[in-house]
Amino acid sequence: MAISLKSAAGFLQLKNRNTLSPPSRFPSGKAFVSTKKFTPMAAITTAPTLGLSDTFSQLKKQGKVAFIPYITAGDPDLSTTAEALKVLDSCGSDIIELGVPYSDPLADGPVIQAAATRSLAKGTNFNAILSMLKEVVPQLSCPIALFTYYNPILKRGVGQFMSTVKEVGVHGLVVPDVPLEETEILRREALKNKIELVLLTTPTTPTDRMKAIVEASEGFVYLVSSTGVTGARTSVSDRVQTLLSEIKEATTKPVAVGFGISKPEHVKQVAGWGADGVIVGSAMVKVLGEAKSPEEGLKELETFAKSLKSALA
Ligand SMILES: O=P(O)(O)OC[C@@H](O)[C@@H](O)c1c[nH]c2ccccc12
Repeated sequence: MAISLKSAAGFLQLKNRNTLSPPSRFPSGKAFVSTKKFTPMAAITTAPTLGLSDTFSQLKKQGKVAFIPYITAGDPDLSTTAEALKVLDSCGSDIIELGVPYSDPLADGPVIQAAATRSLAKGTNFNAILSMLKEVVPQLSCPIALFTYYNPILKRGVGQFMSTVKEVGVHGLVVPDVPLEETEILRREALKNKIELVLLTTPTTPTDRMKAIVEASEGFVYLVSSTGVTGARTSVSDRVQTLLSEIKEATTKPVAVGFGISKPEHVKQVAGWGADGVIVGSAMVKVLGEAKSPEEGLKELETFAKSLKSALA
């Protein structure tokens, strides 16, 4: 069933819908204390992780492009998500997008929809994700951008949502279905909590609207590479090159490209077109969530992430 979703990005032609399942708990993991340099007199300190825009500024100084994987929290389970975040961090991810599973992921294709369904069926809920992040974020060197649909934010209350995610160390937020006209309250509360709210623009977003989106977007601008829903494509549309230059005429903010990117050659191509970051979701989710076992999935995730990261070397 195709429906069109009016979002900050304009219209995403969307199809398929998914159904709901109930929530549960996350068993707490072991505490973690990171030490920068161990000597009896040295204090135990952890260097603060940079936020999204600072991460891009650092990479720009080094002439590098950000590698940004996306995975769905709780798929195949939250303990594996905790390990996957550490694996992706150790493979050189510059930012990690962590998706909050939702029963109605309108902008997602079958792979991420299935991941959300598996995660929700395992009982993943928002509080369990927060508990996991509280323990794992201090162990990461790259920032987390939480990825959620608008409804879970509204349910919790915008201000409460923002302060809660800030508390566990989340740096950024991506909300694909918030209409530009409704981003004001989100932006205000995000700014108050020093959370960078990333907005999305698409190939069908009118130029004036694109300009308003890039103006309002914090952290980076998310350029959706193609119309439709998320999902690995055999190739990335070369329209992305034109879209990138149009956006870069309108802003000096970093632009990361997502949708369909699933191979090292795609990563290289999009980086070559001038993207400041490359986002890979469905292909990551498939490797992790559809493996024979969580251990197998983590091993394959590491191999896959390294192959994509090396395309940016
Ligand atoms: O899955 P892909 O085609 O690699 O695209 C990235 C995407 O998964 C991630 O950024 C994302 C997950 N769900 C979304 C919904 C809308 C926009 C973007 C997303």
